[in-house]
Amino acid sequence: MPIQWFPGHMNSARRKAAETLAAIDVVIEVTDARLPEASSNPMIGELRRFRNRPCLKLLNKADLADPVATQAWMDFYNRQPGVKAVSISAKKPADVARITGLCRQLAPHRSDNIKPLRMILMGIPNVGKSTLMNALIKRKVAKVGDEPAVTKSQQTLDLGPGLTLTDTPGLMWPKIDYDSDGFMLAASHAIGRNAVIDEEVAAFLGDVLLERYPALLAARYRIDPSNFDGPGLVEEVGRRRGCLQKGGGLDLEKAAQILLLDYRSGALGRISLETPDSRSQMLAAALANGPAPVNPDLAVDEDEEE
Ligand SMILES: Nc1nc2c(ncn2[C@@H]2O[C@H](COP(=O)(O)OP(=O)(O)OP(=O)(O)O)[C@@H](O)[C@H]2O)c(=O)[nH]1
Repeated sequence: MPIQWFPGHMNSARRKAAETLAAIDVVIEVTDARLPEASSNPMIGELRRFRNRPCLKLLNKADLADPVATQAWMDFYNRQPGVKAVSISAKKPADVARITGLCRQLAPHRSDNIKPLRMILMGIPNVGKSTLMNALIKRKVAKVGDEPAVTKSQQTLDLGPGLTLTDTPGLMWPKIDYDSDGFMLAASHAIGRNAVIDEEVAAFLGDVLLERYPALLAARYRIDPSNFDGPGLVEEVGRRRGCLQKGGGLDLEKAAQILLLDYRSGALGRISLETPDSRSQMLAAALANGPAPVNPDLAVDEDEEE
């Protein structure tokens, strides 16, 4: 099932972001540490390279991610020119307190307190931008929610003498190139439930967990993971948790939601859905299979948006 996401406001957000970046010194890109590439909109990289702006790449929700994978991602990003990557939890004040200092290091010419340092916060929906924004300004200004695309409009705030921060709406790219990215985004809730089918997403998640984190599954559900594939795991979770329909059959939707919630909440443990190695293997396989077929029904007509 290819997962796609085409709300019109994403295209206007992209145009607005391109204009705004002309008057910005540092781009703060927020990603989800559990899936840093799948949750990184390539358009943000293109926009900031076009404007030649440095990037502080925040791997947020690090409290939920596998620390070994997170370290591998930071090593990967910190080799890229103009990028400084750090892992944070937007819910930890000590992590948030480092951010403006890191931005000052990335734009030393704006850090003399004469010209203000202008930062912009960008990222796809649900990665934690509002949580971070609230923590940075230490009072509640942005709505925080666990449904994607809660943030809808751009705002610029003073963070203190010589510091401004512009907040942008969640910027999702118009086409998700790889199915596995769509599944990872759905599993992590960057794509809302109305856009995806929980059972398929949970089966995908199940396959990843069986391959990389079988011990966590064994501990949580008291199962022998070697007996299952992804869909089989969803069924077993349903059996173990008593997910029954009225007629007595298994309620697979409920079972899928239990597995997804256990992953999203961290109840299963600290889990990363991709690593630099798994990403390069996925890209190599995709290249070997040729370009993904284009579905003309899903093309975005920029003139017809909104
Ligand atoms: N565990 C954990 N949860 C986080 C962290 N940061 C944010 N969250 C949660 O992630 C969910 C989404 O956070 P938001 O701050 O609303 O995300 P956003 O990027 O502003 O979302 P949009 O408004 O959709 O663009 C909320 O339930 C937050 O509480 C974090 O570092 N750790």
